Amino acid sequence: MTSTKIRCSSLDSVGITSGGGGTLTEFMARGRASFGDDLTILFAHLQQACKRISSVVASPSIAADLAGLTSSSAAAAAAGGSTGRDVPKPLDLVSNDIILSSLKNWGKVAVVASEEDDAPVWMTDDGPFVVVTDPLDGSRNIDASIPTGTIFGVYNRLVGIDHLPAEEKALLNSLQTGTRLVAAGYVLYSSATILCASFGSGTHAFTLDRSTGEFFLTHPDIKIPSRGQIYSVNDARYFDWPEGLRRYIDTVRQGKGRFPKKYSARYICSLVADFHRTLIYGGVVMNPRGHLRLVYEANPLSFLVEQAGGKGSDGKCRILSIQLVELHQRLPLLLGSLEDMEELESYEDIQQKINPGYDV
Ligand SMILES: O=P(O)(O)OC[C@H]1O[C@](O)(COP(=O)(O)O)[C@@H](O)[C@@H]1O
Repeated sequence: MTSTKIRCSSLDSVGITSGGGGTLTEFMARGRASFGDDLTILFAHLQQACKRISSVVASPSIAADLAGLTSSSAAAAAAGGSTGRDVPKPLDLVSNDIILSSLKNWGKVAVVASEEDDAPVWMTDDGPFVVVTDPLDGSRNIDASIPTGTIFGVYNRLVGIDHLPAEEKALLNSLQTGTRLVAAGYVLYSSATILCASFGSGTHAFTLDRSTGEFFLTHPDIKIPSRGQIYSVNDARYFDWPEGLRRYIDTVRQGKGRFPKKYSARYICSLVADFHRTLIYGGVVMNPRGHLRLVYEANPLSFLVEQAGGKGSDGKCRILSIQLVELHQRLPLLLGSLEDMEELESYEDIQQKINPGYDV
């Protein structure tokens, strides 16, 4: 038996290659009529970029050293006004470069707005797409080998504003409401590397098979359970929470909510990982203070959870309908199972108004 055969049969035994769904590229080729060739190629570039990030986060110190981005980049960021936990980590910058260069080389992305850049980058006049991204979320956990993730959203370039100066049209294109998303996704870098995406009809997850370098469809048409038994929040902030949120958490952890089971807590403090678990097991994941960003995190993840039958809210409104006013706008973010979310929202007073700035 050849080594290839051994590899393939062992992957078959864990169901990665034999599920019948094929690769992400094949999945998109089957839906070509609705996705179009360009979106398929865009996803091929995003896959490539995320596979590189996956290797980088697997050997973080070596990768950062190679890129010459250790203390000097942090110092530069600090000089630019970022302080404390806001200072970008070397791997944030490496991941940002990987995504930007990959999309720039292709030549069909008009604008990229990244959480790591102050302003969106206008790339080309003819590109049909606008990409928004948080290249590496959760990077401050990297020294402890905790999972991280990339989040992205894709919009069509707005027609009718091409005559505006590049800076202005880049900004307007990046400030589109979430309801206009054409596709969104995340890549989780954990024990498995998983790319989860939606093109507006269902949410599907693909697992990276390292022997072939392909993402295989492992979780077709994910349906988030209508109820979970898990809440995910940084509850060291309990005394900064409003009364409604405290009551909700106190109620469900005692098993006194509408679902009469005692809820359990899980909080990795890495948004993609906490979100992925919630999508698979159900429940709620939230950051009730205005910390996470509407463009790069809240909109793409809300698109995915809605496409899986769940809900994304800021505690008062549907995330995808919120009108953007600024690029790096932050807001409370609550995502999860439909019934859990409805119960949580019924407590009304759930947005944390106090945001004193936390050291860790
Ligand atoms: O400190 P908090 O409020 O628990 O926030 C944790 C959240 O912040 C994040 O680390 C993102 O923060 P950054 O955008 O500043 O990197 C998420 O991964 C995580 O869910």
